Amino acid sequence: MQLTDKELFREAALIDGDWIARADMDVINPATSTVLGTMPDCTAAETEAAIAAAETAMVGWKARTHAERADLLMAWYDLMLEHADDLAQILTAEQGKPLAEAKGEILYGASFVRWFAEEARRINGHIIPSPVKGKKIFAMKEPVGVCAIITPWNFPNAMITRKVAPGLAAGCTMVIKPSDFTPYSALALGVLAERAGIPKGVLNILTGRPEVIGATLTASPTVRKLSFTGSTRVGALLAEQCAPTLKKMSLELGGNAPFIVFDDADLDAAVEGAMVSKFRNGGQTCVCANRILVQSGIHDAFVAALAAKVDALRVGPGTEADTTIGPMINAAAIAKITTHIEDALSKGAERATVARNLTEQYADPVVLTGATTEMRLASEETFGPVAPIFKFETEEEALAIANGTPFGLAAYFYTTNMARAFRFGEALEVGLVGLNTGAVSHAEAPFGGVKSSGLGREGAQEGIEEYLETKAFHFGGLD
Ligand SMILES: NC(=O)C1=CN([C@@H]2O[C@H](COP(=O)(O)OP(=O)(O)OC[C@H]3O[C@@H](n4cnc5c(N)ncnc54)[C@H](O)[C@@H]3O)[C@@H](O)[C@H]2O)C=CC1
Ligand SMILES: O=C(O)[C@H](O)CS(=O)(=O)O
Repeated sequence: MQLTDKELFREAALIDGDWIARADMDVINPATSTVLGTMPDCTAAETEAAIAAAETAMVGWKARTHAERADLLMAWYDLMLEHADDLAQILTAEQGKPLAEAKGEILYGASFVRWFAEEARRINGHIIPSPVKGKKIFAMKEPVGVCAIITPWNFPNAMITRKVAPGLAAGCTMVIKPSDFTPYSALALGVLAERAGIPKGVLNILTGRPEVIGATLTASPTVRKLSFTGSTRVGALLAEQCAPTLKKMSLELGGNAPFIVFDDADLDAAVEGAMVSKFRNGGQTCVCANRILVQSGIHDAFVAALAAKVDALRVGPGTEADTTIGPMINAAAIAKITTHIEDALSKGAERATVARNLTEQYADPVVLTGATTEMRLASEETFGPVAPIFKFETEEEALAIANGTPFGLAAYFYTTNMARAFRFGEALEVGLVGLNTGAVSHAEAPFGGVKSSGLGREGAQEGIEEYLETKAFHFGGLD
């Protein structure tokens, strides 16, 4: 890394304004499989100290006016933009995505901070007409309290700001646990939060073994809210651990997005949308197209056009300017992707793209034809650059396949038939629908899933409600 501001690369946890540096655990650069840096393995006691710091800081932070919190969030936002290139380098070094994508994530992550700085000033309650004389009733919005934030490795900047920004805007304080694979983006945001003037203890960041930190956060009665993004497996485990203390929860979990192309689709738009939805972050996003369903009339033309685009992808280190597909996060991810491809080929699928000879850190972007619902990649999230094509005949058949999994995060479909657009879009059992677009992620729109893809929404006006409680204040004796 060639950072302009080397202070942004912190190998230390942040507790109550103190940076605690201990080289307990290594962090690996996924492009080289070499050690990028170290981080402390925070203990249960240190987790309790962070919770206590957040509880103490909550008193002053909650007492700030909404306008003061908005101004501090905007100061944080301005620093993110000022240091965007350094933040992008840190992100690519620890997560692997191409620098251009990393820069895009920094701007996407910052957009949540700006959005919720603006929303901070609109956290209004409302006055309710009393049904009885001599009473006034107020519905008041209050911060939920100390929040535990646990985030994944695939968007190590934006998944922090998408949770922390609404929480800070609402007047909450935070204990953040980033993924142990990608701690440095979160820690750099901690440095900038200090510089923005966000008081010590408001935002605490713990690194280390997730089970230890997670168990302490979920068991603590002081922690009133858990916001988690990651796998459905871990999300369900955390929800179980939170049950005894009945925390408010936001869970953004796994997906298995169908991408459906009807005969009447604009072919070029559908191919472009499939490239955006499938290969963003090397296919390592929860809203990536995991299954591509193509109606028989357009199937061959679509496969040929998509295969040509995939063959043109450039696989390599995210630091190289012409790279479009970076390394996968680790060997376990590569193993899962390989298993899915081999399983599909063993059950009749065929490669429509040219196989690349790659080193161990990289997955070969591939288009597979002849995919069926019998294959593992139909029911499991691949989380890699694999585009399986399922051919279908009727709209009813496509809908049954699309809705035929326990997940319900995102779905995409391409048609120029407007009656079908509403009929099919409303029948999809998901939280996010892309009609003639492969992109569904903007701070302005509610993000989240149904069924096993999670609970709650992030971004938009809905996102701040996740960090607020409503108090009904009955003011009597007025007659
Ligand atoms: N719905 C959404 O917005 C997103 C969903 N995901 C899903 O997450 C998976 C990939 O991301 P990963 O980071 O590998 O998921 P993961 O669930 O393994 O890890 C997510 C976070 O949970 C932590 N964690 C793991 N075990 C824990 C435990 N026992 N206690 C406390 N914390 C624990 C990890 O350290 C990390 O910070 C995929 O299934 C993907 O679909 C990922 C990103 C976004
Ligand atoms: O972690 C993810 O996959 C994100 O939620 C996807 S997005 O919001 O960046 O599209």
